[in-house]
Amino acid sequence: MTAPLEADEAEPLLRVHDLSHRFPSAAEEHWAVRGASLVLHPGEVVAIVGESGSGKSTLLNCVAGRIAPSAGQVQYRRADGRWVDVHALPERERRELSRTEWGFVEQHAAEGLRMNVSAGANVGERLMALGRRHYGELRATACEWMERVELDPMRVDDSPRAFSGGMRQRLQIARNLVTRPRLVLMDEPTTGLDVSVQAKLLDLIRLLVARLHLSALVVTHDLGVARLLAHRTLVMRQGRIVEQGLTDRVLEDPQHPYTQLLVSSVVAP
Ligand SMILES: Nc1ncnc2c1ncn2[C@@H]1O[C@H](COP(=O)(O)OP(=O)(O)OP(=O)(O)O)[C@@H](O)[C@H]1O
Repeated sequence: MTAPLEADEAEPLLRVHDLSHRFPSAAEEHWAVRGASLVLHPGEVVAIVGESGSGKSTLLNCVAGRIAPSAGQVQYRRADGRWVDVHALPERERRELSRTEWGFVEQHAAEGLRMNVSAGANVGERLMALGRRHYGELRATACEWMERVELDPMRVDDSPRAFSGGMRQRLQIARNLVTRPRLVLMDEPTTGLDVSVQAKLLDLIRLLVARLHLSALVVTHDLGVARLLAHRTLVMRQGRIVEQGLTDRVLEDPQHPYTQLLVSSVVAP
């Protein structure tokens, strides 16, 4: 029997309600996201899967407050327990949330890092935004986080330009997690890396997410990533969520014909 949930665990951290988005340049009938609803609980990892163009990144960017949806709501429960409507927040407050309680891991690490400052400064910067000023402490924390993501802390003064793709992604993860966010949004965090680098990075993400009890939404076109990281999986097709459930159930016993096709195209010889 599973232990009863604490009150805080039972209440979701994030609620997306009937969200739709059509880009202004798109044809009238072309919705990037249509009627998407989801909830995310504390400590839960949810994958959003689907083929290219199915609306995964648009949905994630709407959740992150980066794209104002054409319709629908994104509600987030702040650390102080207050529910906020992400798109009704003043820009300043939304930016503060994304620097403190949220993290966003970009597919291309160069977009999530500052490439012209050192690795250590990339990690320390988010702490400075929270008011930490002591240089020695910032540097020590940056080194500690580099170690946690299995980067050599001796390279704290190196530019991320001197890092490989996998190392940059680890640094981006350290930069995001150093402020102990409650919610982490990831857009294809391992895509484009060598298979062996991907596998190690996925292990690291899985370990950190569990250890820090993070809630995460992970966009991926790779069902293997969903299988490894996510408790639940949502399947998107042409902007709509066509199926959602526990990851094992969705992948082992897909109900929607599109999910069946996705799963069979992965397992087919
Ligand atoms: N900035 C934009 N302007 C106009 N249309 C866009 C824009 N960004 C995405 N779209 C369109 O919205 C739809 C959903 O795209 P989105 O990038 O969300 O899909 P995705 O599932 O994340 O795909 P991929 O895995 O290729 O990134 C697609 O038809 C895409 O062409």
